[in-house]
Amino acid sequence: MDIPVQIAIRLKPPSIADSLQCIFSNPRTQIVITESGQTFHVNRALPVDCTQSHLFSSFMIPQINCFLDGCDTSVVVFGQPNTGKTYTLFGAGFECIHSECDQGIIPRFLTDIFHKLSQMPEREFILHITWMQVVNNNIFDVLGAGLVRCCNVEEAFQYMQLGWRQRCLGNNHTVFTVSMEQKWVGTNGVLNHRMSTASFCDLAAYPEPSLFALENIIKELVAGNPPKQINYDQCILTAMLRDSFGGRAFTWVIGCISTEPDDYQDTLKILNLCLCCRGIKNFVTVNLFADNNTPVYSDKTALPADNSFNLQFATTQWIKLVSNAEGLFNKILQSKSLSESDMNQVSEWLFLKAECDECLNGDISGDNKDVSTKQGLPRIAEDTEPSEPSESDVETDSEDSHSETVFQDKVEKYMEYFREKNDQLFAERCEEYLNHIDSDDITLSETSGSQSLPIMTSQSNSGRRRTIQPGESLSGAELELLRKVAAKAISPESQKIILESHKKDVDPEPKLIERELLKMIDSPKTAEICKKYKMTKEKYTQKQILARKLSKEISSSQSQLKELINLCIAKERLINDLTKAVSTNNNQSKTCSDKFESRLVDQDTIKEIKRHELNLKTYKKQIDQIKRQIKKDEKRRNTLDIELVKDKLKLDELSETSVDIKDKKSNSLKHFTNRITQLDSILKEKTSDLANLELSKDKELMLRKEIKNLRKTRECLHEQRCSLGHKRKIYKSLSDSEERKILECEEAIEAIDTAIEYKNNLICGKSPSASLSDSQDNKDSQSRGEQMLMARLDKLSHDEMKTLLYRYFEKVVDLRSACAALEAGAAAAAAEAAAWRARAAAAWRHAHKPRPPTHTRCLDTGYMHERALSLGLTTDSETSDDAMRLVDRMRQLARYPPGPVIPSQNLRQLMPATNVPVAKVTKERNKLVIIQQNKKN
Ligand SMILES: Nc1ncnc2c1ncn2[C@@H]1O[C@H](COP(=O)(O)OP(=O)(O)OP(=O)(O)O)[C@@H](O)[C@H]1O
Repeated sequence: MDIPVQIAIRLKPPSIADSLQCIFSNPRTQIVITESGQTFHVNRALPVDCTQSHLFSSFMIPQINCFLDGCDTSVVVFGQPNTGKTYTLFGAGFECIHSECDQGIIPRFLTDIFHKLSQMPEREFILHITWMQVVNNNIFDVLGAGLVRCCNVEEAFQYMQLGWRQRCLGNNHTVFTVSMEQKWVGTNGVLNHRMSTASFCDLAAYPEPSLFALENIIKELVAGNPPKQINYDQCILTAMLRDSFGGRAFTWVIGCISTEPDDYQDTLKILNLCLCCRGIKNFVTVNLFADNNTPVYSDKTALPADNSFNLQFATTQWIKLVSNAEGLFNKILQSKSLSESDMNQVSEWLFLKAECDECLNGDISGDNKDVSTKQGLPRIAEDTEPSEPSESDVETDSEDSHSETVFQDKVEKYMEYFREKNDQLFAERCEEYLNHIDSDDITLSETSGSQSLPIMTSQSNSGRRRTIQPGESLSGAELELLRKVAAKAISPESQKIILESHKKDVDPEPKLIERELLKMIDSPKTAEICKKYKMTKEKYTQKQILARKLSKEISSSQSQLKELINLCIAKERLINDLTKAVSTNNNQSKTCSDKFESRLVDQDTIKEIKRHELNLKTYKKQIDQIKRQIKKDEKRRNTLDIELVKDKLKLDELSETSVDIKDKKSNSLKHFTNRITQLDSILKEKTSDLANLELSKDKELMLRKEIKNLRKTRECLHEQRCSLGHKRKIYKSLSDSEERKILECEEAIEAIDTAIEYKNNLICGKSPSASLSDSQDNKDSQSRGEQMLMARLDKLSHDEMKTLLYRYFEKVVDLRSACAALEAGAAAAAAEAAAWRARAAAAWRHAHKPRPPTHTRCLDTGYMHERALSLGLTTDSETSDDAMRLVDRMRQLARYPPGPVIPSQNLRQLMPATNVPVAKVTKERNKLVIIQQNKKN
């Protein structure tokens, strides 16, 4: 039978708790996941905290059963250094300081084998162990004695302890073998003689030639090269592992891997190598000796005398069961409710049964005759109706009835024993089957379950043993188990999902979850439980009916009994009366005729009495029988009652289990639905976030581009402004249009700065309105008119806004140029005022100079001339026009009497102003604000 090599992955627990892990396992989905999200589907993805006992029970039980059935098994451990390869196979050590919990696969395997063998006393066995190490392609016998025989587990442990001390440490390969020869006679009287080998290999961690050779062989096998064409003899290791890869062993490969991020690359290599092994199929066979299957006893008379009765009885019951099954199978075949393969199997069963019948018919009839003559085995009747005993029965002696009772009791005892055994066996089989479904999640391939396995014989190389395909001498359960293992570990659909997801590089988990859900909904376990429940329920109802029938029968028997007892009492009374009457008659008859008469009467009475006594005896016998029947019925009723209680409990349990499963299913469905909804909402959120992010990124890019453009424009404007400023500096003045251009540039630069600030705020996520006038504070301080204006502006279209802005811009520039002209005018006025103030001061000084006497004042031209000269002197800096105007003015003053004296307050007005008004011109939105700064309060 082709069985693929099975893969288990064990993660070495991180040396520091909670440290980073580069690889994880999911024991539920049997998936190993790397940190990069790569998934590997294996047969057993063991958890990081997997104990030795969990590891053993998770896949070694089928191996042990196979080994006991006579198949070869193998466990090969790959792994990086220090990842627990030796720990997995052997444990922490064999000294007493080491706990039993740490025991590895080999000690556990040996313990289990010896334990199982102790429960099969009919089996004779010889068990040997060997412990070899391959060091640099040289073989080293650790125990130093080749094959070492172990009769019990203690001996085996002593050798293991010895080997543990003597083994070589370092980078080498270790191969530990357990070989066992078994012999036992089956219940069919046929000899079973088998040989099996279990090998356990701890491979070297560091790559070396033997390991490379093994890798190459694995690759060749995976590529489809037949094992016959592969050179296993290239090195000792490959020769030793011939049966493990491409051979006849049922092999498990265990990958011990490190979870440390530093070992990630090595971990991936080991994982890939292990997965590679998954493609190898081994041809697992049962190893039989030549004398296997030979009948040890066939003559039934040769059997011990004590068993003959039991066997006869069991055979009859067995025949009944088989014919019952035959009827059922025929019904099933007619209903066509099974799949084609199952139908074939049923047909095959019926065919084999017919063949058996043909062979047995003659013998059985002969045997039965013999039996009936030799043993006088009575027909086994399950229910005996109480019958009116005939006169002849009454005649039969009481010993007969006694022996009959003893016989019936014996039959009952055997019946009960048989029923118990049968129920027990049935329950065990059911449990075994359910456990298989439960514990072993290996999926059955569609065809494997139904194939009838052909018997194939082949001579092994050594000629020591011949091998046959399992099926000839294996039980149904065993065959089922092997078929399960032979089937692919991953169902084709799962493989497809994983392959597709690998191709697309997507996470297969959602799909797998979906599949798991569907699988869970159609779980065979639930169907099995329902079937079991139905069957038990049917049985329960039948038993209830039977119990009711029995109760009725008991009560009718009891009333019959009462009647009979009454009859007996009446008869006894009658007999007494009659006896009394006879004796009184005898006493009272005195005459001869009286005596004759009374004798005649007596004779009649005595006859009557005898008849009544006979009747009484019959009644008593009947009473006995009825009592027995009642006792029997009561016993049966009690058994039925107990069975009913048991069945009720079973039914409750089953309904609870199904409710449990239903609950679990609905819970997991709920859980999955919630998870899916949650994931969906997260996905939506993420998508919208992403979209927003992309949008905002686009927006940001656009804004940045705009800012860049604005900056460029600003630079141009600035250059223009600078060149015009330069020109003004050189030529002292500019044309009006140039002056206007400067203002335009300045205004545009200012507007651009505001725009840049606005866009920057947008990029930084600040509210751009903060820089705008429509902020809340501004709104509060706005007058109603302004608010109305803003509302109106809000309603403007883009073009209208543009036009408005341009106009505003023009206006601002106009205002600024007007403002500049005003400022220039004001400056000129201020200069003129200063000049006039200086002149006035000079005039005032002159007026306060001491004057000459009055007579000389009138026509003293010399004096006038001198004044004029002095005045003229003071006006050196004046223009000639001004001087002439002043001279004229002096002449007028000299010709006419002196004018009124200028009041000092008026003169003070002419004094230079100490508080010259200083104005500040600012621009506020579309207004020019002129504020006098030194205004008196
Ligand atoms: N799963 C585990 N649980 C507890 N301890 C472990 C586990 N795996 C390994 N160890 C411990 O780690 C140490 C190294 O393990 P072991 O010697 O089995 O590794 P190895 O792979 O065989 O090393 P090498 O490649 O050197 O032969 C041992 O002390 C062992 O007890």
